[in-house]
Order: sequence, then C-alpha cells, then structure tokens
Amino acid sequence: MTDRDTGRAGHRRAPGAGTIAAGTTAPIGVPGWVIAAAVVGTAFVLLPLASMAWRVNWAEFIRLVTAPASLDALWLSLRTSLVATALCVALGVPMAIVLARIEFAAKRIARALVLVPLVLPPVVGGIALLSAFGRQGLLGRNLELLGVSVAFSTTAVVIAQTFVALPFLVLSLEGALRTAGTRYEAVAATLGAGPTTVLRRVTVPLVLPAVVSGAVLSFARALGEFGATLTFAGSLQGTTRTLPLEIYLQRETDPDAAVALSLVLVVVAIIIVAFTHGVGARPLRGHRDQPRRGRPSMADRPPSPAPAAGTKRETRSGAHRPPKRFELRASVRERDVDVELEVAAGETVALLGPNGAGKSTLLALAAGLIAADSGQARLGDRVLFEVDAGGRRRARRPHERGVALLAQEALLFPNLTARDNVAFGPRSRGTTRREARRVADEWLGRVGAAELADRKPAELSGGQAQRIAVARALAGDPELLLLDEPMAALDASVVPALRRLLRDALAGRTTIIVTHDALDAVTLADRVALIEDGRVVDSGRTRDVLERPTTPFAARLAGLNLLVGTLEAGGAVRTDTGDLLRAAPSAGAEGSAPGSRVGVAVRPSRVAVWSDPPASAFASTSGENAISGIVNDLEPRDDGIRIHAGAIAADVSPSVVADLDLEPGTWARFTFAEADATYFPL
Ligand SMILES: Nc1ncnc2c1ncn2[C@@H]1O[C@H](COP(=O)(O)OP(=O)(O)OP(=O)(O)O)[C@@H](O)[C@H]1O
Repeated sequence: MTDRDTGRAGHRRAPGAGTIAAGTTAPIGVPGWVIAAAVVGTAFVLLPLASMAWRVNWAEFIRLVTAPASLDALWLSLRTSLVATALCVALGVPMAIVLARIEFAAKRIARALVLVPLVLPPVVGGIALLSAFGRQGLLGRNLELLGVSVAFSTTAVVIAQTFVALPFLVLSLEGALRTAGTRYEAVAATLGAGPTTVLRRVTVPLVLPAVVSGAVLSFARALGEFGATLTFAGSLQGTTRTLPLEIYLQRETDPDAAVALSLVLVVVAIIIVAFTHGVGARPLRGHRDQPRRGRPSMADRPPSPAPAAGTKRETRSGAHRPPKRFELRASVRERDVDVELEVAAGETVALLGPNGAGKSTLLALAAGLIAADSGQARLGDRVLFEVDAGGRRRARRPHERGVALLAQEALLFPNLTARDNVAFGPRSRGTTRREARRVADEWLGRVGAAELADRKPAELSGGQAQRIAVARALAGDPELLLLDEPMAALDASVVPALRRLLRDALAGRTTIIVTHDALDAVTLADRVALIEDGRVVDSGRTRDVLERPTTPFAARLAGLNLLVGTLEAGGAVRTDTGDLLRAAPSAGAEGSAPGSRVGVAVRPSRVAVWSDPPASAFASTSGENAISGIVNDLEPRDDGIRIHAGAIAADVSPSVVADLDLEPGTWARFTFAEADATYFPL
C-alpha cells in the first residue's frame, strides 16, 4: 500500500541506511576470471614502468637528471605547469559552474566544444593555437601590431598547456557540482545569502575536493604536454623546451639521460595520482545517520521542555520582528499546480496532502526556488513575485524575501561548525561576525544544543542536526518560516522533543508546515490546508477539518471512514455505492435539504465485521448500518488489524480475523450504530 493510499507518512529511509552498510564489501564474491583479467591489466600498466626503472643507469642517475639542460627543462616545466594550473582554476571553475547550474539552449553543444581539446591530437591543438595566436593568426596578427609576440615564447607554452589541461578541471568539477546538487545552495539563499556569498561560503567549499583533484589532474596533464607545445611554442632551451621535449631530444643523443628524466616524470605522476586519490576520497559529509556510540552527552538528550503552556499561542517565542501576513495565488503549469493560500500574521498553517499533491511546490514558490506561470505572492506589504496578464514576471530573489526554509534533512553546511551554521543567516544579512556569533550561541542554547556549537555536521546525529537546523532557520529572524516535513527523516525517538521545540519556536511566527502527520497539525498548527492534485481543496481550523473530512485523504488522515452520498427525506443518507445509512447530523448539518451532498464519518474502531452477509434486510431490522464489501487489504496496526473493503475500514483484533477466516478477496459485512456516525454537508 502506498502513502497515497493511506494518507500517512511513508517511512523514509535515513540516507545510507540499508542492508549492506555503505563502505562495506558485498559478500557475494568476484568471479576468478575477472580477477585474472584484472591482474593481466595491472601487469600491462606496470611492466613498461618497471622495465624503465630497470633500464635506468643508476650510477649516473643524479648526474643525468641534474645536467644544466635537464634542470632548465624541469624548472621550466614546473613553472609553466603551475601557471597553467592556476589559469585552469581561474577559467575552469566558472565554466563548470555555468555548465552545471545554468540552463541555456546550446548547453550540450557548449559542453562538447569545451571538452574537444580532450580528444584532439595535441599537434592539432598546436595548429589551432597557431591559427589563433601565431604571427598570422586571427588574434596574433593584431597582437603583433601592438608589439606582442605570443608564439614560440614561454607564454605560448603556458597557453598550450592550459588549452589541453582545462577540460580535465571542467569535467571533474562539473560532475562534482551535479552530484552535490543545489539543495545546500537553496537553503543558503533562503537564509539571506546573495549569489556571491552562496558561491564563496557554500558551493566552493562543498566541491573543494573536486577543485583540488581537478587542479592536480590539470597540473599532471600540463606537465606531460608535448605535441601542442612543440607545434605552437617550438623547442628553445630555457624558453620553451619543457621536460617532455627535452626527453624527446635526449632520446636521439643520450638515451640514458632520456630514460632517467622519464623516470623523474613517472615519479611526479605517481605522487600526483596518489595525492588526487587521497583528496578525492574525502568528500564532505552531512550529519551522521546514527547517534554516537558510548555515553550519551547532554546534547544527545532532548532539549529541556518548553515552559508549561496550555496552547501554542501562550508559549514564549523570544523577541522577533512583528509577524507579517502571507498571501499566495500561483500556478505552475508544468506540475499542474494551481494554489491559493493565505496565512494570517503570526499564524501556523499545516499543509497536508498525499504524495505528489503539490506541497513542496507551494513552499518552493514562496521561497523563490521555482517560478510561477501566473499569480502573485505578498508578505506583509512586500510583493514576493507577481506575474502580470502579459506573462511578465517580477520577482524578488530568494535571499531578498525574508523567507526561511527548513527541509526534511537538516542540510547543515558540512564545512561549517554548528555555531557558524547558525550564524550564517545573520552574517548573510550583514550582521557583524561578533554579533552573529552571539545570536548563534543564543539560538543554540534555545534549542538545547549549546554544547554542540563547535562540532561539524559529520559529528552530529540526525536529531541533533535538525535541532541546529531549526536554530539556523530562526536565527535570521525570517518573516515567513517554511517547514517541509521537518521530522520525517528522524528516528521516532527524537520526534517528540523536536515537536516540543517547534511548538515553542513557532508561536507568533507566520509559518507553513508541510506534514503527513495529523499529530503535527493538531499540536503545531492553528489551521490546516489540504492540498490534493495541485489544488487546495479544504482549509479551516484543524479540529474542524479533521472532524469533518471532505475527501478520502482527509478522512484517512483523521483516522475516520468517510462515506459520501446524498441526503434523503427523513434524514437517511444514500451512499454513492447504494447503501442506506442512518447517522446523526453534525453541528450545522441539521438544516441540510434532502438531495444535498453529505459525508458520513465513522471511526474504524466503531465498525464491527461479520462473515459473508446472507440477510440483505439486516440494516433496517437491527437499527444498525450495514455495508457489504470485498476485503481488499489487511493492515497490521499497533493494537490489532485494520480491515479495508472499498471505502470502509474496521479495526478488529487478530482473533476476529482468524475466526472469520478473513483475507483479501473474501466478502464481509461491516456494521456500525447510527449513534456512532455523523453526517455533515460537503
Ligand atoms: N522538479 C520537478 N520537475 C517537474 N515536475 C515536478 C518536479 N518536482 C515535482 N514535480 C511534480 O509536481 C507535482 C507536485 O509535486 P510536489 O513535490 O510539490 O508534491 P508534494 O506534495 O510535495 O509530494 P511529496 O509528499 O511526495 O513530497 C507532482 O506531480 C510532481 O511529479
């Protein structure tokens, strides 16, 4: 059964959770022939290198590699490769960011062209460079007029090396950026960070290992560059004759020197590869999936409870900006979402709906993470976005909205400590470093995480990380707080403490909380809005919506059966499936006219189950309501078994299921008393 069917939160796996833990080897073995082929492959790579080491004239080695011409070449190679690497980083990082983060029409073509030098024979690259920068080249011709001669200079060596090495950096960094995704960047923007701050404090630190390994690979490629350099820069000792060129020349005149210098290059290559693997193997991690072993620290325990309070309104929330009213009316055609929602100043609205209903889309519209095709949103008297009749869009960017988003996962920035994570919002909004840290410490104290301030996210459990994420979202004092299933990814044991924390923190704040859990709606929200198939289908006081569900989803959420039908004269209800039911009118339903559409609600625990009904007149003679149907699901529950048959469900004990021999496909009769059912207008 799916979440959509039940309307309840599906169990979401913690990242990395699984039968075989990440990092372990699956105990299924590897076929012997694969191992044999791998050994042959390894020998194929190592044999030439080992042979070269064997050929080296060790007695003369030092003299050969320290000859003036060799040292000149080595020194030139190192200098030019370093400069080329710096150029690769300076040009390649922006190129990779544009390719990974911006959608534009000719993107595939642009990517293919950028990567061409990777597959081009280097000599062809050299000719291309001559065509651009040579004396008669497209640019070179003009440079010559200015007295600048590029070809056959050390500058030409750097250009040739950069030309062939740049794709390595772009390729590895673009892949890393795609893998990292944009979720951290979206969170940073909603905390108030502008694009440059997001790039500097979030994106680059996240992919730093890829930048470093890409740079090292580029350096290695630059160091080994031969064909393009020879064609474009020539072979002038001390000016353009790099180590590979020197080796090539020496091969004719002094083979021992060529082999010795080759070995030097091999050693440099091995060091580079080892270093790249070391860096690449250490990706930045988010929080741990499991709590630390050993004695639980204070911070592993739930935070101290909020001050005793009767209702959400009465709880203390600390000083913050006056709350603002939020209004949204928007459509997103691609997702078939067309929603309208208002949240009063200081109110918390729980947004409930089945999977794919449009809840996250609504939050993304409010946060500015996706664009609407029509409509507008306002926060107080500020317009967040507006699409006019002609389709022209005016929108504040996410960091200009004063809207904070707390997602299912904490998404703490892995490179920052807990304190710096919480200080991120205030810092992004221009607060001094000192003040931001003070605010961060205050919030960490409020969420019961003061002693975690200096830990990195990788040293936190999921519950701890989410508490710090709450502090981070609130430290920037947002005018609208968006919570996207903030407890869905957490272990059940830490949920009550976080719910208490939120209950305190949300008081007096304009908040939308997406949840699958009716308990969240009851304990945290003033009002609920139900969203189904991209439309808000119902909204109202939490109690009212749950007591008088108007859709099957809402009924399931409230743990009620909902039988929809038409009111008949005399107060009975004829359901859409033809059953005649008697139920008490709910408050406000007394005046309903015959022929009006009504819903009948009854708790599954008040429904009795019988084996296949022979007596069709049972209902009218016994005073009980009766519905017959084919059992389509048996659902284990904490206190028994829920039997589903079409629109009705009944909670019974396992012994009843055994006695009646119930299983999917069998007929059963479901009965309930008139006094246990209420009807209300739809
Ligand atoms: N990135 C996307 N591109 C295109 N369509 C999307 C994208 N994300 C969601 N959708 C579609 O938009 C609709 C609304 O999805 P949304 O994620 O807002 O639902 P939801 O109520 O948040 O669901 P869930 O409870 O599963 O998170 C769905 O039909 C979904 O398939």
